[in-house]
Amino acid sequence: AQSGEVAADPQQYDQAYLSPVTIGNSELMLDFDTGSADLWAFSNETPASQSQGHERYDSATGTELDGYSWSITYGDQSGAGGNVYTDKVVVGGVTATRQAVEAATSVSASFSQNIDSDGLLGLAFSSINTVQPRQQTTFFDTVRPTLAKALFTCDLRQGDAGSYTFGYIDSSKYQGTVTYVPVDDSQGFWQFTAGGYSVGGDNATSGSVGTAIADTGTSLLYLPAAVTKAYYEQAGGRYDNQQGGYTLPCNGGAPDFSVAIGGKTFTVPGSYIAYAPLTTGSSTCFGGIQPDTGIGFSIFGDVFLKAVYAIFDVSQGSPRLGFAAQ
Ligand SMILES: O=C(Cc1ccccc1)Nn1cnc2ccccc21
Repeated sequence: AQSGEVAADPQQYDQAYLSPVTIGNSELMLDFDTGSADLWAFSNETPASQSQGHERYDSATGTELDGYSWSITYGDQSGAGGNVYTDKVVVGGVTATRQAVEAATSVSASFSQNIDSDGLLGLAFSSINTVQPRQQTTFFDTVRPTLAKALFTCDLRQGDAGSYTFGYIDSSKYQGTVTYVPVDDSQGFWQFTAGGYSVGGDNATSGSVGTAIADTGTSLLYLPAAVTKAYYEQAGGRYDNQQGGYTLPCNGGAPDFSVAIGGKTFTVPGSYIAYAPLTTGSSTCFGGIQPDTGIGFSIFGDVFLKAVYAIFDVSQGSPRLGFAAQ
């Protein structure tokens, strides 16, 4: 049985985390994304005008799936599309011999401009893979039958290298016990229900967050508007229309944010929520918590995930998420 571990290296402000992946003879840095289900890369088929500074997948090592294509649009309206090959993909020593690899023939500006990232490796459910005419499986679904345990884990860290593991849980990476919650995969996401929350450690948990997804491909923590408002009232933040989100003082006084999941409380340190200065040297920061208005569910992105050890587990038949304090 296979198992393995790969580093997750943070970009500036932990905007995304990148991991080394070998595809055929190409070594690329990909953004592992539990919020989508396509494995795509800049390639020899991506226009030079769009791929300056990026490592590219050389599809010569692959077997083209004739007449197949893919096209994806993410929640922030970025996107990409192209052709499909099968090729050997290796992640931390775990090998998929015939993995669908989606070679980009076009990518949107934000992907071209982020030269650290050579593409994405989707880890949501294969039911939302965009390949036509026949949907393809994610890397995890491809290797799942060969894994020691049908699960992967995510240990993201604030401003430091973290890791993903496939096929095993590393109990040295968390403290205390793991709390498991059921996952509703009907929308293709790692979707769960979050409970009451508290701001700044006052134990009075108020309200309830509700339906949420665990999404490593999203940088921030998107919560219901009422929860977000309550947080910034205590944090001394304000909604800045020009910035298109809440901002708050960078000065280190931001309160912690705690949320109950499966009856256990998990805390995001206030320092994670003073996310990044509006511009270099500014004493006003863009908030790491933002309203989930219009999305349809809350998104527990990297700002939350780097405060916990997360286990994405399909070993029990129905999928479940495990969380433990880091
Ligand atoms: O798309 C989203 C979440 C989102 C953000 C803003 C509004 C609505 C939904 N994250 N994401 C997940 N994978 C991604 C890949 C690129 C860009 C964003 C990505």
